[in-house]
Amino acid sequence: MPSRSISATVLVPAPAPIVSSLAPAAPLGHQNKTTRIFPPLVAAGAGAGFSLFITLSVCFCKFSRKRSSPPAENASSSPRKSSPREFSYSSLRRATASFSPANRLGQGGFGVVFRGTISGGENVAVKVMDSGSLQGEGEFQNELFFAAKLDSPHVVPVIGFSHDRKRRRLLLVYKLMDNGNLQDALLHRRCPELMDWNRRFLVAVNVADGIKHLHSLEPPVIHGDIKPSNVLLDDLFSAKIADFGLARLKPEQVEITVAPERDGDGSMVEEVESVITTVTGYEDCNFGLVDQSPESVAKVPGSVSASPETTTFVSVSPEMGEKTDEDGGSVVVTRKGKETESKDWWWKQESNVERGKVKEYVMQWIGSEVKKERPSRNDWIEATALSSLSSKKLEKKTSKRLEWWLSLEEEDEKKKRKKRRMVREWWKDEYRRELANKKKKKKKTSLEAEFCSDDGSSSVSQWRRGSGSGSSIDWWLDGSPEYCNLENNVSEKCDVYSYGVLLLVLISGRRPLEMTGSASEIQRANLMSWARKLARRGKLLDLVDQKLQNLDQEQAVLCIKVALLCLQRLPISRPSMKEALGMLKGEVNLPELPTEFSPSPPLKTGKRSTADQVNGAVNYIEYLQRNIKDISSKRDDLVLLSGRSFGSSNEQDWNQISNHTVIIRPCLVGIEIVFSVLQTPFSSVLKVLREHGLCVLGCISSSVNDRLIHTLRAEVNDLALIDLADIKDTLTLMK
Ligand SMILES: Nc1ncnc2c1ncn2[C@@H]1O[C@H](COP(=O)(O)OP(=O)(O)OP(=O)(O)O)[C@@H](O)[C@H]1O
Repeated sequence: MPSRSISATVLVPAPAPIVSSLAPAAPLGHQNKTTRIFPPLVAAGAGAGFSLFITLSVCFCKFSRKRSSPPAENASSSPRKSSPREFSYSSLRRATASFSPANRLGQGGFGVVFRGTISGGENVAVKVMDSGSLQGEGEFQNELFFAAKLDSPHVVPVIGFSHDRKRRRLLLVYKLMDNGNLQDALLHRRCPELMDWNRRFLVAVNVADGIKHLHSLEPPVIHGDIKPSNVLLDDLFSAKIADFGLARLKPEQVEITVAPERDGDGSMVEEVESVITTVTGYEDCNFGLVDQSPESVAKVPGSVSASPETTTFVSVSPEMGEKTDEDGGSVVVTRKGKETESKDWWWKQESNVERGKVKEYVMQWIGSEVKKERPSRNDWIEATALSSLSSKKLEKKTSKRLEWWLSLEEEDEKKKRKKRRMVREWWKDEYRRELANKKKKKKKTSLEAEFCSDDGSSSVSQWRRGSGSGSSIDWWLDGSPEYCNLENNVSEKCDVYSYGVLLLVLISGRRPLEMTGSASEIQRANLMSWARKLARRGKLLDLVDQKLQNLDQEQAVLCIKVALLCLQRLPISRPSMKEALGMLKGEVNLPELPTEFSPSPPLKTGKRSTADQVNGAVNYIEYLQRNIKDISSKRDDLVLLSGRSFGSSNEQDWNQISNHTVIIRPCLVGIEIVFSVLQTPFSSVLKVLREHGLCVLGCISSSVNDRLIHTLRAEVNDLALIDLADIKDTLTLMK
């Protein structure tokens, strides 16, 4: 300790003249001496002060010029001025007290992150990847690649990197963000600072600003993993985006057009039809993977660059890889660019022009020696294959530890990739199907579970899986729908969707999936569904964190509306990040919320009393029972009217609906009338129902999609769009 203070005195000497002038008056006995030496001291002091002033002014001018000049808006070519620098491994070990557990800040997919102080006293966060793996290396490269390109006050700066060949460690050095990640600060530590609305709003704006910066680069950068744990807070709680391990440059655009199909009679089937067919099936899980608008042409980014003539067939449905959709309609993707075969997006990224540049920094540590050790991916795979083919030979060559290492790496990578996929591809069909099956099994015992999501995307079992674990799964349960099709369809709009989730989390101060257990809480379990429900009921403020202080209600409602716009299923419907930020700042007018989110008009039941309504319903049910023999309703007091089979994700049901105009049958909660909107105009169904004295309550929103709502709205002006919870309430009332 004493030696430190000594060196501090030596290193930072106080300017003598200034100190002299500020020093207390000398004792009288020394006055003459002091008077004699005073004029030269003053002169020297003035000189030193002046030169210090000049130096500071020059520095300030340079700094402010740098700040005021627009950031380099080119993600692929113009590197940031201060590129990440290389640290020696030992310096980082010293900085983190030998990676002491006491300095551990957190753990991510890439490795453990430690707090440290580098020479010069700067506080840093050091991310350590324990063992070399393809994925880790990919993330490492990515982080460095983007670190050199991104220059925004809302992106966590990467200061440098290091590697330790002996221990096979890759290290990244970031500026330390004193208040850690947003998820932790908001949901676990519940930082008092974040209980102030203004601070939270600022975080929302900071993150939007950061994402906007990424998207405004040329080519745009897609972060791909926006979530609260990837938003870090500095000492002033200003938010910065971190973790560019999954980021990518936006690839060239691909156009999707719907190929005309020949009908049975040889005539051309309308392009629009095949699109609609796909759309109607997406209520369960086939969310808008591409712009499925009837206009039939959607722009979807692809990561390719081949001859413009290259055409590839892909399916619109999430079962990518199939060449046609269910009805045989096919979608032609015209790709402008070279075909890439790899499924891992970051290999694709490497396959474009940037390939060489991505490795720019990594080459520094790879060097010629490491290059020998760590061949390219192809060599790697070949070597691994080789090692398994002639394992005996290789075993003998104990000096060649490389192959052994490589095969280990491959194993390691496979495991890690598998693990990652579980998280990232949660939206994929297989998982959803698995969930649907689980849901079916639980149906009888947990009817309420069906009420927890308006799109069937969530169930209690799903929630349990994600809750409390702090895993990424929570964040992706209602993730951007096009993540189903990560390879071909990723765009800036994925980030916009994720931002929508993050915004809701910020406003509500809760996780996307959370449930206290009581039945009344079930409909709030899924934050996104709940927000949509509240929007329909016109009660958006219910979503706001009760513990917030200094709440600006208008701003809070604005934020929720922006979030809902960002959460639209069709990417094309979501605003750009620039627009979203503009809306938050009040610079861009907020567009009308889509119909699916707008409050339902009050039930229009004419002048009929509740008793009349009940009578009408009972009469109608009696009519049904008289006329339709096979109805053995579980509860006669309940009629559901829906555009498709409620509570059933059964393919057969859907086919049945397509083949029959209307089917009436017992269902989970009573009698269900199912009809195909495409084949039966809703108004005629409504007419029949009304003729039979049924007071039509409305259409169940959990069973309708945007398109259906538009159709219904166009046909029936006074239709009330109600959700399951409302139906439940109404029926309780009717009883
Ligand atoms: N620069 C930093 N300053 C302060 N804390 C940091 C910094 N970087 C990371 N951390 C902490 O370390 C944790 C792990 O970070 P990391 O980026 O490795 O993983 P993650 O983003 O949480 O997870 P994943 O990589 O799986 O998405 C962060 O959540 C954060 O709490």
